[in-house]
Amino acid sequence: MSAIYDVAADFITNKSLTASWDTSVILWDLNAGTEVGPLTCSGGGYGGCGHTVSVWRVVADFTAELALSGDSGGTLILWNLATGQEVRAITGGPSSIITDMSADFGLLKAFVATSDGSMVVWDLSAGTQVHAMSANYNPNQVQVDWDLLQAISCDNSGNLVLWDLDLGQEVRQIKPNVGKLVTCQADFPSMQAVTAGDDSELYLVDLSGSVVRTMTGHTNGIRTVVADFTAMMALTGSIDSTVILWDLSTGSAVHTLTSHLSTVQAIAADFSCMRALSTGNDGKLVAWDLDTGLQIAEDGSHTDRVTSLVADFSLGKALTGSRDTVAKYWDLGEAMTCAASPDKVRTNSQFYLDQAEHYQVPLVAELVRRMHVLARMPDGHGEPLQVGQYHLGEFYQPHFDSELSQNLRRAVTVLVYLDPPKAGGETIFPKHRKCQDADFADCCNRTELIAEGKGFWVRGKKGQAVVFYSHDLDGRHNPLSMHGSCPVLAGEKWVAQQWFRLEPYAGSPYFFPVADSAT
Ligand SMILES: O=C(O)CCC(=O)C(=O)O
Ligand SMILES: [Fe+2]
Repeated sequence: MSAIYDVAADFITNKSLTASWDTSVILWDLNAGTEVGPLTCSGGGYGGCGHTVSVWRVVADFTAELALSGDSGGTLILWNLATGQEVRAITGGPSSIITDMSADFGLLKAFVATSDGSMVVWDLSAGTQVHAMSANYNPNQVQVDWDLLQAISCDNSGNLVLWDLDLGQEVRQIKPNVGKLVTCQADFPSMQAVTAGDDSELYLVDLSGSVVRTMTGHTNGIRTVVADFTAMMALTGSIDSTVILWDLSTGSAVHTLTSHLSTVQAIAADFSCMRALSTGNDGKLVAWDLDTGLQIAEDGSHTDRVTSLVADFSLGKALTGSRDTVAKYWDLGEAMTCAASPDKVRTNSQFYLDQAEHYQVPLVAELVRRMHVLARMPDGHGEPLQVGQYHLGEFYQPHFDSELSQNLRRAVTVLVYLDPPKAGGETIFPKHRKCQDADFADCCNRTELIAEGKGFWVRGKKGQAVVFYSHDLDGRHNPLSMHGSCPVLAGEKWVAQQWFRLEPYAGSPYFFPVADSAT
């Protein structure tokens, strides 16, 4: 094996992939520490099979057993990890270095940036280009929100670009300074991003088109940024060999971490438990406590630059890949393992009515009929009616009713308040990532936070209904449809809701397939 340029790993299935200078993509069994084998095709070897030049990027879905690798000649290969075989080589795009990419193996789409400035959305099932767009000089990093079908890229011309992957066009460019931008990360629902590069400043950007904050602290170019827009914190790694922890809401440097001897190339962090790993040209992997800014541990056993790092702090595992040709699998130990947080997405209970109840209970039939009229939806699109109950303190965090990555498209939701609570339990449309996870309850107490995200809330009265569309008329998912239910503060809350699918739905109580006359 030769120098490793990229790694992908999954610490539940315990598999990893390494992409290398020597043209190979190798699948590893992390438990055994052994090679499952190089990915190849039935013929074996590289004669028209597999990559023929160095492989720069690899991304994978180890549960779906699919991976995508991209090389320095612009070729992409889709792999079946169950068989270890090539599904297809995707060529015909730009023939320069694939600098970064993102794939969704449910949608079977990829967004790929090449050094010549091409940005291509590929259909991986057909191997065809869905959209070909062009960026500025050398896009270095991309990030995609496959639910919202939006992406960002940051490039050597110093531009942070927002892309609409559905329409296949650039939305806007933001140029914080003249220096090259090397790294960027966005939160699409809240339209925020961070980006940094050669001019050594970290920028907090509003993707609507402005630079919110410039953060000064590094004395040389920044190579990597990792941010958490719920915690409003970021970590940057620099050529100046330091890692800085930033408070994005004030712009201040909270801690400067100084164990590295040269450029920091990669960082992984979990801001919910304030743990991080950093690595880079000195070959060291350093474990940090972000609360204190102190080092927990370090290891210097890589003998050349570490190019890639992935970690799972809830399992306490990490993987590094290095130019020294070695990939190392790390057990991070108890001090670096974050206690698993319980599923906090929703605490209420809900159930669907069955098919018979739609026909036999006149009240249900009438309610559902009116919901169809209100939503202007034909029969055969509605899921069975669902009833939701919230006890004191129960809630439903902001979410979308459509789940695009599962191919679940709900065009419209009709929510009826059967019995509203005495206090709390508002349905909120926050459009603000601050209103998720830890800050969610806070948003329910502070109307200004919801207003800041240009959202609103509904305190439903008995018998009232809320109707909202998750997709525009052209089928596009609308990010403004994000919604949740605030905790019930007094009494109980009962709702009935009807989800209408974008397409006719066989699970609908009113779905009648056209009879097949041949049988
Ligand atoms: O109860 C509410 O107000 C919202 C419920 C909801 O969004 C859901 O169940 O998907
Ligand atoms: Fe919902």
